[in-house]
Amino acid sequence: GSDASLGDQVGHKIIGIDPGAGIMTATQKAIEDYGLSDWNLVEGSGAAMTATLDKAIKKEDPIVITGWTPHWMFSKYDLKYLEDPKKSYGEAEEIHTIARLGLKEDQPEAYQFLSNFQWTEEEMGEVMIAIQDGKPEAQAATDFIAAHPDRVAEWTDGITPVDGNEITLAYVAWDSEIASFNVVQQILQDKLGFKVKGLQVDAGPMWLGVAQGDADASLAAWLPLTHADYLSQYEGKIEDLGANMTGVKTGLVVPAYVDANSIEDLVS
Ligand SMILES: C[SH](C)CC(=O)O
Repeated sequence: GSDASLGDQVGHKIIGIDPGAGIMTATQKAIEDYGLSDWNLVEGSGAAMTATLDKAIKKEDPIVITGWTPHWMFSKYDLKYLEDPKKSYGEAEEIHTIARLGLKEDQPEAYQFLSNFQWTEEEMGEVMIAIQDGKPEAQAATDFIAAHPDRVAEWTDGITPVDGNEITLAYVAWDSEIASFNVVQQILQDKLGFKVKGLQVDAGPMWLGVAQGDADASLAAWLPLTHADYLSQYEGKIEDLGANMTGVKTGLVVPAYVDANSIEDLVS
């Protein structure tokens, strides 16, 4: 590559996503922790970030993005996380399901299923990649359910179906949470008799919606670090039903052809 620093090559820009996402707070902290004062974090969305990434990779241009696992981009492109020796992005993260207070009493069947639901990166990947390859979201979820009857039976074991009870699930338009929302919506509808409404909002309104009861639950709570600020803001106003996925992570990500291996390499 050229002898210009990576910072010069990318205009000292980190391509981020929606401003309310916890990864954006963590990246601001990384900028401080590593003394990247001449770098700027660009706000946008998950979709805009992957479109910018695709353009850069097609031209084999350098680029630095905020990235997370699970995400389909790791199977589509040859990417790597920059090492984070100062742990600005924390250790192993989990995606949790949170519920409004009172859900257990009002909708015990939904509460039980949402407490049971936990799946793997590979399973989520099947749905995410099908959607990325153009399959409609609901169809990708229905196909997943048809392909995994044993898992669906496990998650719904012992739960008596209801007759049209309404449930609202809040989620943020991150590819990972689009997948989990659609699978949970389809199971609640097709197997347990619920009518499920989706509330697609930013991270802040998602937490607020569950805390205020406008939404019954959400599968998009990244903890313990990524959404730590939201959890402390709404402590006692929501119920954490535990992890729906473990072993996830967030960080700075570059194409494998970029000559950097650690966030420390961004200091020009
Ligand atoms: C982008 S990760 C899916 C979650 C978050 O950063 O809030």
